[in-house]
Amino acid sequence: MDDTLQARLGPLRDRIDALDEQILDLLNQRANTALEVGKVKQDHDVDGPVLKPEREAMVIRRLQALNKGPFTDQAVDAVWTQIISTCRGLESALAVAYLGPQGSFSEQAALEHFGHAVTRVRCDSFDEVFRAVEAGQADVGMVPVENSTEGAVNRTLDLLLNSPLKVLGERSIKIHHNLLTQSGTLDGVTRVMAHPQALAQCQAWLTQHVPGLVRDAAPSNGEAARIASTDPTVAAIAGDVAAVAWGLRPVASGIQDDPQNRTRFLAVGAIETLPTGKDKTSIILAVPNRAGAVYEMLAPLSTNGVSMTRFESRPARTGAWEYYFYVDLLGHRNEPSVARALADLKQQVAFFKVLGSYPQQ
Ligand SMILES: O=C(O)C(=O)C[C@]1(C(=O)O)C=C[C@@H](O)C=C1
Repeated sequence: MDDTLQARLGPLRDRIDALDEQILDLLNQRANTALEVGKVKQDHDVDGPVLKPEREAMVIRRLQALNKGPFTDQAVDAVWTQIISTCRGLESALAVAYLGPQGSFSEQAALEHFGHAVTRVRCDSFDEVFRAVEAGQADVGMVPVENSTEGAVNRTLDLLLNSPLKVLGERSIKIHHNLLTQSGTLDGVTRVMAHPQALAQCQAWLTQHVPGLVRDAAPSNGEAARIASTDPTVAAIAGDVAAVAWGLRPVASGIQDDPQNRTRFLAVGAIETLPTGKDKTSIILAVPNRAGAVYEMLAPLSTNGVSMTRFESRPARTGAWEYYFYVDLLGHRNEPSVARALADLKQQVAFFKVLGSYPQQ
């Protein structure tokens, strides 16, 4: 290295070393304080997991509002999610259930939302995720609920209908799919495997570029990647994390038909989340099958000035063209306007269920 370069870099690196020491000291002070919080909760017999989703969201939003940069707000979210995750983990380990082996998008969503200091409970199906949380084998579950290309994840909607669990958070992540094989080529490959949602999200690309490959459904993309890592006739569609996890090489990257492809995940658990000032409420409704019923059903929302961010229907399986409606509202169920709208809705619908109120991402 040339001398002037060294002369200029040396002091800057010394300053970074000194700042890192201060950050480390502060992080340990924060961790010790979180341990004290844990002790206070224990002394007062506060039951259930340490997780307080509303507090975590407010800690991060407050810092983003204070942030002057150049550290980005996205980086504040990522770094503090990890700091809080570590502090929470010192109080008590949070067990998170999700679909798929190592490297699935559900795992990525779970870790982006709850941080890495969690116990991972890997499940073979969405049903198993709900079962694990309902049975107390996991504190929370992370499940996909909608994709920007393919729409609703129907199995998740059906499970939400019948589960006693509450929605306690949301996380939307970018879904970038790769075509992966052991060799990074298609030599000897006859099949492409992925979760049906991923096959659907890439169908135009597959038809155009690899029409000769048989398309086979796998329980998850992570599982498809695992199979591809042992079977050279199989190509998997999966994300970057799965490629690294299973030692696969890309034949092609970014093969999703929509480059902006995103999936929204919901965190579920047996926890009621308190208001943060910027929340959503998810509900399920059903009305009798008659003209004007859906229109009337939604009237209490506009009357009470409550905005709807999502409206999804799902057949009620009665054979009579009846539907369940999955509606997301802005606001917490404890806020007066939302509480009034929910009370009015409840009066006039045939079925009413609040899935939960939770901090808006
Ligand atoms: O404030 C609390 O209740 C804590 O336990 C501390 C803390 C944090 O590290 O900030 C950790 C876990 C909770 O989910 C919320 C916040």
